[in-house]
Order: sequence, then structure tokens, then C-alpha cells
Amino acid sequence: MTDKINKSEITRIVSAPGKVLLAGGYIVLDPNYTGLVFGLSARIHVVAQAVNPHPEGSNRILVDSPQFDLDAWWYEYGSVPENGGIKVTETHAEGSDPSSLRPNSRNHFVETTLNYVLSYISHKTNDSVTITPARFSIVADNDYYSSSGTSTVSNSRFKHLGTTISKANKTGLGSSAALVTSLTGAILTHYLPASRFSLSNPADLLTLHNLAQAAHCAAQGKIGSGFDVASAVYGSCIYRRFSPSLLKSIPAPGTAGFASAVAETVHKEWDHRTDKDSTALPRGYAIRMVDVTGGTQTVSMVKSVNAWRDGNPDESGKLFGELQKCVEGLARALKENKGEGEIGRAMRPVRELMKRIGDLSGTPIEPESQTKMLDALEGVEGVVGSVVPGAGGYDAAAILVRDDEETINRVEKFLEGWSENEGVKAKLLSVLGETEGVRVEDSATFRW
Ligand SMILES: Nc1ncnc2c1ncn2[C@@H]1O[C@H](COP(=O)(O)OP(=O)(O)O)[C@@H](O)[C@H]1O
Ligand SMILES: C[C@@](O)(CCOP(=O)(O)OP(=O)(O)O)CC(=O)O
Repeated sequence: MTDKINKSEITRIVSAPGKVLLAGGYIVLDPNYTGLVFGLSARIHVVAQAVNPHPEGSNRILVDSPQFDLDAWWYEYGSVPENGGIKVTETHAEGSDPSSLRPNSRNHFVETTLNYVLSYISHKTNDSVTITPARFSIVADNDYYSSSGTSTVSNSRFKHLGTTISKANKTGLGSSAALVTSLTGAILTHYLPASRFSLSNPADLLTLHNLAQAAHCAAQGKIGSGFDVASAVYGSCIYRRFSPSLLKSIPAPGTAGFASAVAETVHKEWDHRTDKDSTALPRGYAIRMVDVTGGTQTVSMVKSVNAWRDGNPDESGKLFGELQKCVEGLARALKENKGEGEIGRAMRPVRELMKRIGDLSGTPIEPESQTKMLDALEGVEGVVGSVVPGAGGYDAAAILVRDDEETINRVEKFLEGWSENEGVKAKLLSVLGETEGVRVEDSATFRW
């Protein structure tokens, strides 16, 4: 357990939103197509503090996640010769026995982000900015996890989940992308003066995006489309992916040339596109997420869709092309507020095409249990349309609803009844679609 955050020592709070890919799952992995992604009101916040070094801690950084049991990671940092940048190594808690280091507690997303961002800073500033001891505390809005644990502080905004991160039940809002993005922003704004880095400068925002994408891919061990990091940075947008080859020349952290390769990659010409102007939600309507207890693995779903696509280029090309039209049509219907009927008609074929791709590739993209639930949900007054978001699967649905109390009550009641009758646990999350990406929070007014 780490000390409580001392509010007077906070230097920065940076937050980034979760995501929902409303349309464009699978096709967005191919840069010939795009995806319609909305940021979510559930955010991950990283609170940066400078700390006075403990006698043994002149080169230590603490990252903690106080909502979880046992989740504090101590790192020692050191320079690596030959443009290797800065490498962190997990170590035991300050003032405790070295054997207290928990062998299975590594947080790859945190560790990789530290390696990438600290190395970038040291290289970019020619070591003129000194890395000093600091603490970065992560607090996530409650909707990221289904609460099986109990809140110990009932009136606090960020619930204590009573479990470790690895055991927490995620709701699929993109916690790692929001975490990597907000941590990257917090480290950059903590160490660099505003004259060198500011989130209100579009060029610096692009640096943050490229750095966060690179760190997120490295930590994940795979290169996804990156729509989750892009929406964490830019908020809602129509997203076209970057070429994975951009990331191929970065060696492992801690090796010669790592920092120069990171800086060079970050400042290359990236070919992703984030079109924010084409997205908006009509006034009086909201995107809401339904968490359905279950679980699917995106990795194998992507593999099976890709295998089908490779074996059926004509059929898949046709369906991917149709889905692309739906991405654009749905974005337009929402942005131009074409009315419930037309928006609903623009959402329908997204569902149908996703289901079709699932059926043809033998992948449970919109499995029968979801079809039944979504069909029934669409019959609830005030529900304009529904989709299985992202990769689809058994565990989530996204709905566009009238944003009024009566509709929300009706949907909640419907889901209660559905859960009882169908033996699942389907729950409306309080999270809403919103447009804003990464931002600096005002620490004086930040609500805890
Ligand atoms: N609140 C948090 N505090 C610390 N690390 C977190 C937090 N949320 C997410 N992470 C990191 O992200 C990982 C989850 O990433 P992943 O399985 O890709 O889920 P998601 O689909 O939500 O991004 C965790 O194992 C942890 O390393
Ligand atoms: C298949 C995809 O196009 C969309 C997956 O979207 P999800 O929202 O399902 O993603 P996870 O948070 O990784 O579970 C893969 C991708 O674009 O990377």
C-alpha cells in the first residue's frame, strides 16, 4: 500500500478517454478502410507528483494504482550508453526488504511507457532535462471494471475494487490505451517545460499520439489498428490506421540506439488520419454501453476473420466495401442529425454486415444471444439503434438512445428483465459517448 496522494505536491493531472468502435471493426485493420470511433466519458487519469528522494531513492519512480490491491510498481532508472536512452528496472518498495519484490506483478504497459517516454525526453533534450524521482498515480473511472469488489470509501469518485488488476473484470472500454496515453501525457508534461511541450499545441499532440501508439504496440506485443490510442488522444473521429512498418526499426528498450530510434520514429511522417470534423452526436442523444458478462478474445477473432478474408478475397472485399459505406453513412447520419428513423436505418446494416462476416468466417461477432438481445432492445422506446462494438463478441453492446431519464429507466428495466429470463448479467454502464480526447485536468478543481 502506498501513501495517499498529497494534493499539494501534484504537478499535473492528465486524463484520456476510453473508446467505442461503433462501426468498422476488422476493416479498420486495413488502411484502405476506416472506423467510426467515439471517445467515452470514462477516463483514466494520471496524477504526477515530484517526490523528495528517500535516501535510497535518488533514481526511483513510483507508479501506483491505488484502486487495486497490491498495485504499486517501483522502478529504478538509469542511462544506457550509445543512444540507448533511459531504462527502468522494477525494484522493491522503498524502505522495504528487497525480497518484497513481487515476481508476477509486472505491468508491461506502465514499464514500456516509462522506457519509451523517458528515453524520448532524454534524447530530444540532449539530456538537458534531468529525470528526477517522481510518482505517477493512476485512477480510473469506475465503468472500466465491473465491480465485484466493494468500495471502502463510499463517497469517493474512484472506487476501490478490492482485487488486483489482473483479477479485475474489465468492461472492454480500452483501459490500456487510455492508460498509456494519459501516462505518456503526464510524463511529458511533468518533465518538460510548457515551452517545449504542451497538449494545446497540435504538433505536440501528434508527438504524444505517435509515442503512445509505439509504446502501446510494444507493450501489447502486437500491432492492432491503433483506433483505441487514436481516440484516447483525439477523442471521437473517423480513424484510418497507420502503416505498421513505421514501428519496425525500434530495438528493445535498454539497447544501444533505442532512444534515437524512438525519437526518429515519433518524428517520421505518419500516415494515419483522424477526421474529427465528420463526427458528432445529435443533441439529445447518447451512446451508452451495455456490459454483458461473458468473454471473448479479440486476438483469435481477428485471426479467424483474417483467415476467411485471405481465402475469400472477392466475397470479403465486397462485404468490407459495404461496411465501409456504412461507416461513412452512419457518421453522416449522426453528424447531420438526420432523425431517429434514418439514424436507425444507418445502424442496422452495420449489425447485419458484422453478423454476416462472423457467420462466413465462423467467428462469433454477433452471436445469436446478442442478436436476440439487440433485436429486443431496439424495440424499447427511445432506443434508436444498436451494434456489437469493436470486434463484437458476447460481452458488450453499444446503443444509441434518447438521452432522457424515461428512456434510460426503460432500458435499465429491460436489461434487468432480460438478465433474469436469459440467465446472463446485462447491465447499462453509466459511461457516455463524448468527443474530447486527452486533456490536462485542473488540479484545484479535480473531483476525487
Ligand atoms: N487502472 C490501471 N492501473 C494500472 N494498469 C492498468 C490499469 N488499467 C489497465 N492497466 C494496464 O492495462 C492492462 C489491460 O490491458 P488489456 O488487457 O489490453 O485491456 P483493455 O482491453 O482494457 O485495454 C492491465 O493488465 C494493466 O497492465
Ligand atoms: C477487431 C478490431 O478491428 C477492433 C477491436 O475492437 P475492440 O473494441 O473489441 O478491441 P479490444 O479493446 O482490443 O477488445 C481490432 C483493431 O482494430 O485493432
